[in-house]
Amino acid sequence: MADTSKPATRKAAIVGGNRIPFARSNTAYAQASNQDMLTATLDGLVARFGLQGAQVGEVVAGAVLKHARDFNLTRESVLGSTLAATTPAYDIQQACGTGLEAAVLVANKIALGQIESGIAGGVDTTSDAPLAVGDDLRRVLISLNNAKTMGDRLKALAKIRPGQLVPDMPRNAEPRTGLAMGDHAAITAKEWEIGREEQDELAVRSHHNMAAAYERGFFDDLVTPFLGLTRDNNLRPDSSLEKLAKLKPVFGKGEGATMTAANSTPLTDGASAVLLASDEWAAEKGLPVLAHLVDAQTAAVDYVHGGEGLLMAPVYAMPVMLARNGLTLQDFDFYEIHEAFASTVLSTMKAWEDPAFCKEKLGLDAPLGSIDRSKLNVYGSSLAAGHPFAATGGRIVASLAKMLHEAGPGKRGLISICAAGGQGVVAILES
Ligand SMILES: CC(=O)CC(=O)SCCNC(=O)CCNC(=O)[C@H](O)C(C)(C)COP(=O)(O)OP(=O)(O)OC[C@H]1O[C@@H](n2cnc3c(N)ncnc32)[C@H](O)[C@@H]1OP(=O)(O)O
Repeated sequence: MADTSKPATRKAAIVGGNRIPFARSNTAYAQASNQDMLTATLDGLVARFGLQGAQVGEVVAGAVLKHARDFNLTRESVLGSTLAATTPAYDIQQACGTGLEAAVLVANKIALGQIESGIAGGVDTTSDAPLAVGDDLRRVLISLNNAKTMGDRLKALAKIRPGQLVPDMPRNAEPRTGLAMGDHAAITAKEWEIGREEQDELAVRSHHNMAAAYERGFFDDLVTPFLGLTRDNNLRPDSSLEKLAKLKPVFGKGEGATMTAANSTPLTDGASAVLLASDEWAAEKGLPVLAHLVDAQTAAVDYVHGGEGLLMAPVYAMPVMLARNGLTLQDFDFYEIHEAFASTVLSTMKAWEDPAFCKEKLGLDAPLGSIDRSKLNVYGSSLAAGHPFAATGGRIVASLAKMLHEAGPGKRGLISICAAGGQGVVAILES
């Protein structure tokens, strides 16, 4: 039998995190760019840990929606920040998995001894979304730019047709199916018979949990005010089942549609960053170690031909990671399952509980089983905070690391993040 156990390496420490409050699209950050938000977030992190002018091993971050001018958004943000200009930095992109995948990449480099410290992050804006022109107009504009004579320029200009002037707006949809993420999630919700009320309950709990965490000051050293916001402006402490029940479905329309604006994440602007390091580096600098990033796993599903739900890849990643670490799904003190949609969290958990699915699709003799719901998203998640795609992973890693630290040594937390393109990332943190 193949040895699936994990080879021993040092574990990367999570020193702490920072994010700006998240803002619903076209509100507080309507005039801010990805670079503005990521730079401010890095500066907040640098200030929190006294790293002004310092160089960390690497900064790895990304955005799902990016202007062409931001070809290395992370490096530009570092150059605009108070970090040393000699700090290497680069972009990665794995849709909503970006922030967590960036943390895994930095942690792995620390584990291998290639760097001693690093920052992982993510940022996104749908307010300042990159608009593109269509293929025909773009080719005309390129030939116009290359034209050497007035005659060539006029010839190029004559090729422009009024219909070509309509911009290509980025769509929150899968290119291979044309369906919105929400419509994909609605298909999965129907398949797993996820009801409206359980989705609304999960959404209300997310708002209440996050509001309570803000009240007790949990986010005081995780969130830095930005452009007049001190808290995520999607957060509605007054959310109730009665109010949510009144909302009309927005995805998977028609009879039996259950997904609304409240049990789906809103389009959101924001950024997050996490400082990781070797234990030695943290000790040398007198910095805390909140938790360690122990392991992670990425999976992909064939949602195009394979009949699996677009956002179900974490379901597949989980047993691989658990087996490698000799753990069961029940061996955790906290669970952070990204609330892209309430129905996605519920479908994910239902799949892990289902004996037939776990046998046929995951090849397991027994189902992974249930999660203790009182340990799930205990300080709220994306339905309350909002979901600036690439920034969500950093929000979760930093919050979970702090939760584990507060709970004391020897505690374990599990992260599960679904991503567009049929992918998903899961990770284990330990205090
Ligand atoms: C990307 C990846 O890789 C993986 C993933 O994470 S997939 C997830 C990606 N994200 C998405 O797909 C975003 C999906 N969200 C959207 O497209 C839009 O937010 C949406 C279509 C769901 C809603 O858009 P909208 O209609 O403009 O929402 P909005 O106007 O704010 O809200 C509608 C109503 O619900 C109400 N509402 C929302 N939340 C509420 C709450 N908690 N309590 C009470 N009312 C609430 C609003 O007040 C509003 O009421 P009125 O019409 O009376 O003003």
